[in-house]
Amino acid sequence: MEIVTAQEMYERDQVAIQTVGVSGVMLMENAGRAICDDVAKKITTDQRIAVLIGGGNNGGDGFVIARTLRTRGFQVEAWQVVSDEKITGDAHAHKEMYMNSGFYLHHMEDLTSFQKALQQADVIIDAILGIGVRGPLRPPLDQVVSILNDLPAYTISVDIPSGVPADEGAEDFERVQADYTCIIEAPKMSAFLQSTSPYYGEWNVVEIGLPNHLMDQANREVWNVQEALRSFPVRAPHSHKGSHGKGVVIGGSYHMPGSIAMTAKAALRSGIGLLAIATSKSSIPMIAPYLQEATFQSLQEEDGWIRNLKNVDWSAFDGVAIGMGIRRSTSLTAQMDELFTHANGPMIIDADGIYHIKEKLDKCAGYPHPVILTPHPGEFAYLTDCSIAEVMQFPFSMTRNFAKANGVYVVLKGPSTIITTPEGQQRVETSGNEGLAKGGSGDVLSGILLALTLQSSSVFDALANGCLVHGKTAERLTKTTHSTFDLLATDLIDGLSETFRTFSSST
Ligand SMILES: NC(=O)C1=CN([C@@H]2O[C@H](COP(=O)(O)OP(=O)(O)OC[C@H]3O[C@@H](n4cnc5c(N)ncnc54)[C@H](O)[C@@H]3O)[C@@H](O)[C@H]2O)[C@@H](O)CC1
Ligand SMILES: [K+]
Repeated sequence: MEIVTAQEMYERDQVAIQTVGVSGVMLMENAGRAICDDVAKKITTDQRIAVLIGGGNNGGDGFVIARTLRTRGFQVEAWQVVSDEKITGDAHAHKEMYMNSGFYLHHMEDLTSFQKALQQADVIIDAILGIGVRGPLRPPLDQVVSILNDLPAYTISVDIPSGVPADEGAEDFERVQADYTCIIEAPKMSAFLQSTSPYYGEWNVVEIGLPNHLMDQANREVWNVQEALRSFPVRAPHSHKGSHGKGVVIGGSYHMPGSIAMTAKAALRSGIGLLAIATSKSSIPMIAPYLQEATFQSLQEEDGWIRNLKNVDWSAFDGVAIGMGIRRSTSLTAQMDELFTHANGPMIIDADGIYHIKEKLDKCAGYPHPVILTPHPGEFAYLTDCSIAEVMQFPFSMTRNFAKANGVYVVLKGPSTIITTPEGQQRVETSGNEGLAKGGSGDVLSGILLALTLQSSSVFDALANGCLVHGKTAERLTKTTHSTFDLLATDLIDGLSETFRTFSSST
């Protein structure tokens, strides 16, 4: 499922109208009817429904919805919240059809009586503003939205909660808080941004007949279970341990032995053929009892921290994950050259490894295998010399620009994880929950990503699937044996078994 900007959505409308010859009025009819089919699952004929209609094409959808729901036997009041001269074009044509059907149209005259009338509504359908919103809401729509948000009714937004911009970069905005949003054709970027996604409530996408095959792709899509199942690695019956990757995880210290242990265990639970742990000498006795399947490479240390990468036997591995539980010492930054000179396969760089790679970004594009960075927004802000607020505002464009400029894959972690290829293709993976907001979750993810990268023919698929396995495991565990409070990263590793059973039995 593609994710679009407002501009990309308008381009799709224009191809439907100009190339295919579907009229704007017909598209609006399609949109309104598709929304009614979807919304009918949420409403009943004994509920009082109010449709709030604004001045653009979103309001036009509102006229179609009010007419269609009335003809299907629902109790609907239509409220026009802007003056008559604001209803123009296709929206005006649908207003006429509504009126010609003999249905009554309420006009918002004053806010007090409007508010009083809406107190009776069980469901509000918000067709005030769509993707055409520009800047903060102007009066009286700001007051209309404020009244709407205080009403007890269940709120369904058409296409987008009114006032929320479609694109990234939103700062100050007033908006409808929807319980449910019925999105037209393709989710907009704002459905995945931390500052705007909460206003959508639950959401679903309806199709209105746009000719997507005639369009340039946005190269931004939502990743889901069906696509994961289609692209999940298959283990051949006659394969051997070498067929599933020989990985090394580099990190850990006397002070933080657990992080590398969790990465290693997660990689083992995710099907890697052979795994070595290269860590500080003093941490090996602490973690070895938990990892009988792994081998160890002892690294020189300084005060319990890894000092250099000299003892890594690079020739034995075809994939590396580095950075968990190391520290930000300048001597280790210099050691990153070892990695680029000797490693023989994909490298995943996480945690403090991201600090070290900042000085070495110029080496990434020339490295003959994929380089994968897995920052959270704070680490990405550090990499790009921006603020975390900027990263949260522009995550799609910032990660795309960075990945293309440096020839790397970026996995920007968050409630909506954005995975970007060096060519700028993007996938968004939204599984998981607040139970993952704990130390150790990222270490587990790195292990899963390493294992799947070494078993998959496509790195992009491996990264998207790894994020999905991680998030779906958390979702299942917090619905069954755990809560979002007590879920630990180690529980996640144990829970991988059930997730992999589900995925491998379906492929
Ligand atoms: N052919 C099309 O373009 C289709 C559009 N559709 C619907 O049309 C919507 C987009 O239509 P529009 O481009 O008309 O945009 P909107 O429906 O979002 O309305 C834009 C209008 O709102 C007003 N406005 C903008 N910012 C404002 C602010 N801050 N405060 C107060 N008023 C403000 C402007 O006067 C502008 O005319 C989509 O979200 C979707 O619901 C669907 O009907 C499908 C077909
Ligand atoms: K809306």
